[in-house]
Amino acid sequence: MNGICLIGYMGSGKSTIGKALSARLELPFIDLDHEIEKEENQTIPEIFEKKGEAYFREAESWLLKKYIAVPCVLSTGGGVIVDEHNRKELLKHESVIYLTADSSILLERIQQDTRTTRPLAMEENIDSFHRLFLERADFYELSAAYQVDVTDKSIEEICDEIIHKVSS
Ligand SMILES: Nc1ncnc2c1ncn2[C@@H]1O[C@H](COP(=O)(O)OP(=O)(O)O)[C@@H](O)[C@H]1O
Ligand SMILES: O=C(O)C1=C[C@@H](OP(=O)(O)O)[C@@H](O)[C@H](O)C1
Ligand SMILES: [Mg+2]
Repeated sequence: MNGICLIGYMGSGKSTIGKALSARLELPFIDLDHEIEKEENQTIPEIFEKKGEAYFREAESWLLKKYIAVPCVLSTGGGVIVDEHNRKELLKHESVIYLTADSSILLERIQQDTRTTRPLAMEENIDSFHRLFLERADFYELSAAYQVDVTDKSIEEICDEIIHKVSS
């Protein structure tokens, strides 16, 4: 197994499922957002605020290149597919999984998630949250080998489905 890379919109469960999947598959778990926070010694909202989104995107691209070929479960941030070079990197990977759900469901999950603050999903950005979802949808599809709908499924069920897809 060369590893699995998870992509999808904010709230689709990339970080949660990535962690569970890594335990199931006995592969290291790497969450790109956490790697950026460690590199910068700042949280993502702090990086957005102090250095700007463009700086965050550069760090994200650099770390994607670093980890894409590592045998691990790699959870990306929702915006990784916006950059064309990043999409090319993702296409080199044989097991990129796109976690899908309607943006209204994802918004609900994010609003209940007290652990992570997402600068692009703050109360004042709700309209752009749905617009961004539509803008990005094709890029997720184009970048992934498989899609898994995460609506009304437990983490275990989603892990089962991913493992089944990449093994068959
Ligand atoms: N299948 C699921 N069903 C219900 N809640 C979920 C599911 N997957 C993730 N969540 C919850 O949704 C929120 C966002 O999950 P997270 O893994 O941080 O998503 P992402 O990394 O894609 O932004 C968290 O509070 C998490 O517990
Ligand atoms: O979609 C995006 O542009 C972002 C998604 C976030 O990750 P999650 O998708 O894990 O929430 C994080 O990388 C940052 O807040 C930007
Ligand atoms: Mg995440």
